[in-house]
Amino acid sequence: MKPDHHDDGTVVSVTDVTRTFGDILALDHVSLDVGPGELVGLLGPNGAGKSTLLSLVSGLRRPDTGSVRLLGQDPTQPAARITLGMTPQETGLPATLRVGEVVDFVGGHYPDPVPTPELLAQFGIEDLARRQTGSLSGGQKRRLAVALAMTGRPRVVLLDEPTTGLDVAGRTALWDAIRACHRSGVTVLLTSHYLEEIQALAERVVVIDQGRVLADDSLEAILERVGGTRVSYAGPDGTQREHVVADSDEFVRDLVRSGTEFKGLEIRRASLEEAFTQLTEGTRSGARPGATPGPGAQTDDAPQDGGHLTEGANR
Ligand SMILES: Nc1ncnc2c1ncn2[C@@H]1O[C@H](COP(=O)(O)OP(=O)(O)OP(=O)(O)O)[C@@H](O)[C@H]1O
Repeated sequence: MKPDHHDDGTVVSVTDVTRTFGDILALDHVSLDVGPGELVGLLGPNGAGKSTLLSLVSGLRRPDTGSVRLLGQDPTQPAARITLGMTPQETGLPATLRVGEVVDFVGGHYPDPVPTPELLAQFGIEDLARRQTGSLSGGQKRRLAVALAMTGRPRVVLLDEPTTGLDVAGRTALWDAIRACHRSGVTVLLTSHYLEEIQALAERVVVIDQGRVLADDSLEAILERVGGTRVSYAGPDGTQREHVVADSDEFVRDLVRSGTEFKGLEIRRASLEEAFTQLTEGTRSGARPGATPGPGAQTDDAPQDGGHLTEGANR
């Protein structure tokens, strides 16, 4: 499939959009342009405004102020929405219909749907074709829901937390399917609470918090904002030390020259979790961008958990 080329080449265009729900300001002057074939990850804590943004792009809701265009058109219009595939956070599947029947039914709404066996194979659920959707596991339902977004050969796909609830194998399989879709030229906008997912898939990361865009940049640039490389080792007394340094080569040379005993030297760059925490909470002590402490100095340990966003970590 060829990438889309519209008036100005923009596939999704959100300009100065504000959206409220009663007293809640869900989106606060948000602007975001997504070009053809981009894979953009929307990252933000619970209630940040990610789903609201996707609902505006998909034409399910309208902004209070500002404008939203999908391939140059009003997304509330059917002509624009035929180009779109979407997997919302929660999908209701008719429990008594078989998997194959649901795919056939959804495909029936599009002029050139992907043949059902082909689509199911793409998502590794071909064995489930004759199962009633009510009998599927949560992970199987999730895979089917994402597959359904691809039925109509969309040019733009919106995925709201596509792999939540999936086991590792299910998640990896879905990542492969999303990558394949992206390689074929489809523009993908996805939200996730899994930082590793954004880091694995997205080329561009948009960080949203409290309805505002805090950062919008390439994954590399976002990681560079945190700056520095993490060098860790066990010191002479066996305690683990971690340093955030601008130049790890120079740091290691100094460490060797200083005669300090060390074991298990590890060098790694900043993680997206560190970048995210810094963006949403401000610079933490011990994680100063570009800081170059000497080998004797010790900084705070970096977060060690699996990179899953929790509300507590960000608020
Ligand atoms: N239909 C609605 N009625 C009232 N408030 C809403 C509605 N939809 C969203 N909100 C509020 O708008 C804000 C943004 O919600 P949104 O669902 O867009 O966040 P999110 O970033 O997708 O969060 P999560 O990661 O938890 O899915 C929240 O404060 C939410 O409670």
